[in-house]
Amino acid sequence: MSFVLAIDQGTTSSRAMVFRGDISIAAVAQQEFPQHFPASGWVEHEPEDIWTSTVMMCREALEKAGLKAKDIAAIGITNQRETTVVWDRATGQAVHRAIVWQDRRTADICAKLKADGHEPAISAKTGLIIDPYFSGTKVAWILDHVPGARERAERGELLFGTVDCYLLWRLTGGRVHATDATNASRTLLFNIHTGAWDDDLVRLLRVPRSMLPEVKDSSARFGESIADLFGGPIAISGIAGDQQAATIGQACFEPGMMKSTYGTGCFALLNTGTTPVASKNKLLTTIAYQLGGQRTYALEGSIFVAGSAVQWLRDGLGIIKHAAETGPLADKSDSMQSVYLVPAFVGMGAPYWNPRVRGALFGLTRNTGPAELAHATLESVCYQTFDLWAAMRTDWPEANAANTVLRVDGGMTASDWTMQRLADLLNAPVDRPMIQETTALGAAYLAGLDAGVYPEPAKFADNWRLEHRFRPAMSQATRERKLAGWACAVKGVLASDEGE
Ligand SMILES: Nc1ncnc2c1ncn2[C@@H]1O[C@H](COP(=O)(O)OP(=O)(O)O)[C@@H](O)[C@H]1O
Ligand SMILES: O=P(O)(O)OC[C@H](O)CO
Repeated sequence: MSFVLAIDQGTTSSRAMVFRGDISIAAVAQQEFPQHFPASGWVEHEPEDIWTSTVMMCREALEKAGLKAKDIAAIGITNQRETTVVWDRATGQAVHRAIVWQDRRTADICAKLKADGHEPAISAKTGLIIDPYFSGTKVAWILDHVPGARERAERGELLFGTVDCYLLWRLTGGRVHATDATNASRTLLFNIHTGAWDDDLVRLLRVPRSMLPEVKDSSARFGESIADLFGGPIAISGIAGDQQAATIGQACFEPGMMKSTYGTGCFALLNTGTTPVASKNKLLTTIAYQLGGQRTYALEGSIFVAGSAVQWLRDGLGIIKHAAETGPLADKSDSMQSVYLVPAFVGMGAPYWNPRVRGALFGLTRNTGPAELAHATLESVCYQTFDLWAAMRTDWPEANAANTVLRVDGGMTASDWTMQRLADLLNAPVDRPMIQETTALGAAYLAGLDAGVYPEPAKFADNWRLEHRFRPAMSQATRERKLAGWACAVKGVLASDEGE
């Protein structure tokens, strides 16, 4: 019984991983599922696809590991955050496709809430800004656009959940409607200071209270999977949003510890301890995890384009065939050129939060070619991280004293070139761990902690192993010159919005 099954339900794929008692990996299974783009700026998932791909991957992972349900001590769930599902309590049928975190359809609702002056109060309670990114306005949209949904919700017939909550409902055969504090903290409906749904926000966003799940610790006994799914019941004892799970998997348990995950986008979280820190730089204040009823908070910066800029080089421009070619190509770039890419393909995230601007290249010459573009693309990810890093340091000066090291994970950290440049521009060490599967590991840890397979956080943290430390090696003058060039490029992009 010393195995733990982690479910990592992401934006583009569902994964299941089996971890052993010594946190080594016994099996991995992964399946992509369809994305739906019914209108410009809309992104949807079929809840049934989320469910079936998840269950199939769990079964495949168990089979690959040669294990049965009775061998698994617990299941941990981690998930794409904010994505919103509304379903019928009696039948389990979703009333609409899931509205994905990237979906911008509620921009008008958000603009109205801002114009009516609600942002300061909402931010004070939720730690978030008003943006279509978060779940609250997505729920309201479904209730207002699916015929009869609002009346049914008011009669208590419909339930809301983020993806963890929806999976928990299905795994338990419709017996448990619950989520954890990290997922609740991304809804715009949850008061991160009291740890409860907020009646004023629930009224303001017109979401019936009866739709909302119970909110529990991230490591807790949520329920049991029904026996016929995996050949026997399995306890479900851990839940966290994927970026929070990566923070746990990276063992960032101490205030001042920070992780950054580089996948399609990039999400950086800085542990600020048990007191929430309000940002003056449009970073989010979020719950990093809740253990034993105690909430630990983080400052979060979200960048929408990181690895997807590398995909643009490959699929859009066709100047590389594989992502891994970018580093060697960047190495060959002309050192006399200063080319900047601001990859605002879908607007800019933290700390700018401008959904209207679009990307730009600066500093092109007749000699600019694929090498310079690869260089500028990889560097853009580092500059964007620098902006978050700098914002975090002004929001929470203790971060300076903590001598923060950045722990990194995600597909793009395979690029040594990028990680070295990141260390150079941050002027701080960048640590890449041995276990790159930090998100799934975080979910497994939460479940295994409750089930008694894994030790308390401090002991778990001792198991974190460094694969490589990238040390800053750039001169201060060069760093300052490059950062000033980036600041000008960002200013140019933001000015394009003012000019319209
Ligand atoms: N060696 C590399 N150099 C640069 N980028 C890379 C490299 N390997 C992978 N990537 C980028 O990392 C991203 C994949 O990371 P992953 O963590 O799997 O993302 P996600 O979970 O968001 O799908 C892709 O966008 C890819 O372009
Ligand atoms: O599924 P990912 O890895 O793209 O993560 C999505 C984030 O949780 C969105 O906030």
